Amino acid sequence: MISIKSIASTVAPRQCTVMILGETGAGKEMVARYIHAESDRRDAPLIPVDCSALSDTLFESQMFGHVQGAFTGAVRESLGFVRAADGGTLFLDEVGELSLPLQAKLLRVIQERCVTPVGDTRAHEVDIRFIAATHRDLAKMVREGTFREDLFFRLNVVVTTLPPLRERAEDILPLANHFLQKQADLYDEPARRLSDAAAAALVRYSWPGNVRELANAMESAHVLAQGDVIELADLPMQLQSARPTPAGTPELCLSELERRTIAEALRRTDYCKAKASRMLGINIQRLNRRIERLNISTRHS
Ligand SMILES: Nc1ncnc2c1ncn2[C@@H]1O[C@H](COP(=O)(O)OP(=O)(O)OP(=O)(O)O)[C@@H](O)[C@H]1O
Repeated sequence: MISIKSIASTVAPRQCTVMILGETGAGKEMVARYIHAESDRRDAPLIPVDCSALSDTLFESQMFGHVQGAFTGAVRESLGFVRAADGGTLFLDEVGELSLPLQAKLLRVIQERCVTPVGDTRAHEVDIRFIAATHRDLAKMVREGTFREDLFFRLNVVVTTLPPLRERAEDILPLANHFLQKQADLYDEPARRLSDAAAAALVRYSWPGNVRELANAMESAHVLAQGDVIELADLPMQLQSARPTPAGTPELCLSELERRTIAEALRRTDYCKAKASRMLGINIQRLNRRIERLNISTRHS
């Protein structure tokens, strides 16, 4: 985490586009917010855009805005994400989920730095810093023809990779204590302490939902603990039965890691998608899209 922080501090004052790679829940948006807060754009907004939720038909209005009366339902003018981020930062989350036609439209904004709202005749100039994030292997997508090479090079200027939590075991307990302190502050109660057995279980577990799953687990443990100490039995079930990850696991590409993570979450929740999506810290629609894209089995085999 320290090296990520120092990269983020180094790039923050620059105007360059940053690409943040990492699994779901690893903290990509948090890094983007840190870069924005450390930059001289901090007084303007950071606008996050979930690219996986942008539709082909509404893209222009969602991103570039529209004038009043531009189409049925356009009862008032809308700025759109790009103009809302003027002077600040546009955070393109899950940029690998954009369809090819939408990639072309995004590329034009990045190159020309101006947008024409739907129903408007004038182009509006914008001053924006772009930060993008994805859990996908964009270089592979370029080779496969599903991601535009020109957009890839525009976005892939400074690349920083956020390792999954299981690969930075030294961060687990400090983060767990940080989340326990947050719960204590929220309820104005003393911070609970982890028993040795509970702490060992946290370190042993593979954290498929990364930091988001850890935050949720600490929230639940804070509520369930009977006294000041969090015992093993106060932790979510999947943590109580965690076994160490086998040593010497070969390096995997992000999409393969993601496929395994989702398959494991489904298996642990007895293939209940609602529970698995909670475990992973994503909504069920996003889980369904990923299951479909990665061709993951959703039944007991
Ligand atoms: N180093 C950290 N310290 C404290 N909280 C963290 C840290 N990293 C992540 N978090 C918290 O974990 C949660 C998930 O982080 P974030 O939303 O940044 O992940 P993400 O990689 O963008 O996830 P997704 O790919 O699903 O959008 C957030 O609540 C965030 O505040």
